[in-house]
Amino acid sequence: MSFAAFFSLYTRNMTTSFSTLPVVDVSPLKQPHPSRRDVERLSRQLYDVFATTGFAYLVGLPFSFDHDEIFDVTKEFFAIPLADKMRLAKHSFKHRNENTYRGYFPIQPHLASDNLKEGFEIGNPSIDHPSSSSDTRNSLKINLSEPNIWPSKVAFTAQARLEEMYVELQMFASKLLSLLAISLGKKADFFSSWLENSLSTLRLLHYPPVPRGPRSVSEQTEVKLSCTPHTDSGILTLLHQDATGGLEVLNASGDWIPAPYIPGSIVVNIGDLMAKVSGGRFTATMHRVRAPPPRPQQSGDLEQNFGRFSIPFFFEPGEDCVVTPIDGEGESVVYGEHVRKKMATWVEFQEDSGYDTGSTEDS
Ligand SMILES: O=C(O)CCC(=O)C(=O)O
Ligand SMILES: [Fe+2]
Repeated sequence: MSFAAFFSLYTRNMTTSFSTLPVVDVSPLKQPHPSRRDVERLSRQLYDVFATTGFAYLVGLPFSFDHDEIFDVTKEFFAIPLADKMRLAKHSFKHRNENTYRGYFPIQPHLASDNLKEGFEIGNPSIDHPSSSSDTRNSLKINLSEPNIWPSKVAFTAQARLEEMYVELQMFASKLLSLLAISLGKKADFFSSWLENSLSTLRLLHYPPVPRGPRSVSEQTEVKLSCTPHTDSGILTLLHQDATGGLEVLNASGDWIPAPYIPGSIVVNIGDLMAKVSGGRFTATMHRVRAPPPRPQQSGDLEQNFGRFSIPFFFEPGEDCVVTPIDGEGESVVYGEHVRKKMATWVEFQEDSGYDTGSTEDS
């Protein structure tokens, strides 16, 4: 399909041509029992942003950790030598490893030069992993409900803290989901059953700087990406990003709107599933990430340029959860099936990536 045809399909449900992303102050959610007035106001505000931009900045966050702490943890992980990170690699990158869904994925320059990123993914640290259905899951190759895999406590000292961050992000996302239920005219707990054995993923991401060689005229105007345009699959995504910049969000006019870091904020966006459940009231907005520039942007900046770090938290239902649009119109989907279909398009889940034969293979 041409980009024009694809774009016209994509924008059909999109209502506005925004030029900046709205900012929503969620500080009332720091209270265990926010006032009714605050709940109503926040649910209206969230409805408005998710029905228009599909993306917003959230400030006034209720977490026990701040921006610096979550990025320190992330940088500690990526500083682990590649050979040790490869011991945590998913099966498709290291065939002798059993983990298929959780763990590390390396940069894959041989697969796609516009998706240059390495990542480490964890799921619910205290999930009750069902062993009875593992046969079925093994036959489907990717085990969505597998346990987490970790570096040694010597190589990575922040496992417990990262697990706490996961739990806090899940709790916060659950509060947002209650507000969305209210905004759709439902009771606050309308979607609660989705969260049984939730597959939510906390993903640490590192995009290295991309070298730009001598460039032809067309290359100078070409946009270099490190994450290709996509929508997220789940309910919603909470994104911590550093100050490198590069995230861009597509508006209804076809313009890519930059979404740089605002101090103290995270970014929230609606995923495919929530857009579908809302009967198209909410929009899952296309986004992409520009490749980090090869040199520090400010002259005289002697700090080493590591590229971009970001930490999306993908808030997702359980694998077996049957999700039905609230209007009763449109088909129900089993979340695990929805995610497996979508996975076929993710570079980090391409089978036989060729990595297992590379020089990074440990012995
Ligand atoms: O790194 C970012 O800012 C965005 C990452 C993203 O969109 C994703 O992993 O789905
Ligand atoms: Fe995304």
